[in-house]
Amino acid sequence: MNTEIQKRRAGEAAAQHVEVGMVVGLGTGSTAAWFVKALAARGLHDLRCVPTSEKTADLARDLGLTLSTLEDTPRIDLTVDGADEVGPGLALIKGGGAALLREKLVWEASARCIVIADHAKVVPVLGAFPLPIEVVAFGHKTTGNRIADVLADHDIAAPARVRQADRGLVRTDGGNLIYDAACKAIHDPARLADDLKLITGVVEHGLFLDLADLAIIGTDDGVETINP
Ligand SMILES: O=C[C@H](O)[C@H](O)[C@H](O)COP(=O)(O)O
Repeated sequence: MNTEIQKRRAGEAAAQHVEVGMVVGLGTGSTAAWFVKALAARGLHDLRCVPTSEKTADLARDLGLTLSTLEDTPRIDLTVDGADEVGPGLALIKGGGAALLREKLVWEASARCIVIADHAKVVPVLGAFPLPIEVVAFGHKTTGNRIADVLADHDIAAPARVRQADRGLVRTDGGNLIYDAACKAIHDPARLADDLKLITGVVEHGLFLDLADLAIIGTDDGVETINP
C-alpha cells in the first residue's frame, strides 16, 4: 500500500469536480496539497480560492492560483479537504494539522464539501486518532481540566494533552492552542461535539459532523466514493 499515491489519487479525482468560475475552499494537510496541485494543473479560468491555513495559502500562491478570503467571498461553491478519520455517515475527525477552526468556517460557508483521504483513514468508529480541540491560550489549563471532565462524562478516561512542538506549544494560525484528546472510541460524536462547545475557552473541536457531501478515498487500484 502506497499512502502517498492514494492521497494523490483522491486529490486529483476531487479536482475534476471543480468548474470554471467557481469559488473553491482549499483544505489543509498533505492530502489537500495534492488537490491544490491538481487544481492548479487544470488551469481553469476565473477560480477564486479561499485557503484554510497560511500554509495552504503559500502553496496556492506559489502555484499561481487566485486567492480570496471568506470576507470577500462569503459563499463558497465547493470545498475539498483532507481528514484524520472518516467514520460512518461521513462523520470526521480533523485538525491534525491544527487548521480545524479555519477549516470549519470555510466548510460551513460551502454549498458542497468533498473530503479526500487515503484508505487507512476510513474507520468503523471515530476516536483512535486523538481528537484535536482548539482553546484560547488564556487559562488553558483550566479549560483543559474542563475538557477532561466532559470526556469523563463520556466514559473517556484519557486526559487531553496540550500539543507541543520542538520549540514549545503549538500555536494555530489564529494564535490559539490545541488539546489532543486520546478518546480511543467516540460512541456519541454529536453529544460530545455539543458538550465540548459549551466549555468557555474552547474555540472549536475537530468533529466535523453532517458537513461532508462526498468522500473520495484513494486506494491501491484507484478511488472509491462514499456518500453520507
Ligand atoms: O488541520 C489539519 C487538517 O484537518 C487536515 O486536513 C488533516 O489533519 C488531514 O491531514 P493529512 O491529509 O495530512 O493527513
